Amino acid sequence: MNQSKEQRILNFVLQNAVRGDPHSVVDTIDKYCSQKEWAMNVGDEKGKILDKTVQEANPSVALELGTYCGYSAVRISRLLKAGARLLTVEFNPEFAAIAKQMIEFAGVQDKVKLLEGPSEEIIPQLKKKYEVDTLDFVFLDHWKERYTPDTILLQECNLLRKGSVLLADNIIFPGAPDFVNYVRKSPHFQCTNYPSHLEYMQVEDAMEKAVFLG
Ligand SMILES: Cc1cc(-c2n[nH]c(CCNC(=O)c3cc(-c4ccc(F)cc4)cc(O)c3O)n2)ccn1
Ligand SMILES: [Mg+2]
Repeated sequence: MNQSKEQRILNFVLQNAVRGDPHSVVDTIDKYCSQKEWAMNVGDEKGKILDKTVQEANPSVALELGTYCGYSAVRISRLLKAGARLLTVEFNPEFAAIAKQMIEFAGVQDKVKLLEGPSEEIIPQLKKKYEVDTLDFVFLDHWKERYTPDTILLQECNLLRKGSVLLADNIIFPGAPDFVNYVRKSPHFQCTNYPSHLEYMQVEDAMEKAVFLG
């Protein structure tokens, strides 16, 4: 039965990247997806904004919603200090299986925990089941209509602390207008907009940073 696009991306990495080298895995995925088949990785242009935001936050515990093939999980985890960890949530079992192999090939499996299931089920389990106190950094890159309800759910579950950094992908394309309105109108968030482009395309996109004020 013919391969999925995600399987083709993984195979290209297994054959062309350097095992145990997260930078080469990230660069190889970008090479494939810019030259052969478009895919919804955050990409290198928005990836550089992600890198800077992660470095500024220097998180001990980070959460990613929307793993896909593991591109941003590898990108984030390569920047984490010793002992820090990333929890990443993927809803689609096929994507999760690809991401697991991608994370292991990159050699970051000790920093990354891949959780399978919908964000609204996983978020309420983070404290008790995954021993999270509060989250220092959250990358929202999952279903765009879940950005707002999951931001509210994170607050309801007491998973945010003064200074927790949320970074949201795709707020222009595919778009998350309700999320942008919610965080910009809320007295509990200090927001910054980062104009960019849709991964591997000349279509306008942007990222929004929202720092929780408590
Ligand atoms: C409910 C829940 C959901 C998840 C979950 N896991 N994985 C995802 C993937 C979500 N990502 C996207 O849909 C996405 C789409 C585009 C795009 C698409 C088509 C175009 F034409 C142009 C751009 C571009 C992007 O950058 C994206 O990120 N969600 C995980 C947990 N719980
Ligand atoms: Mg995205």
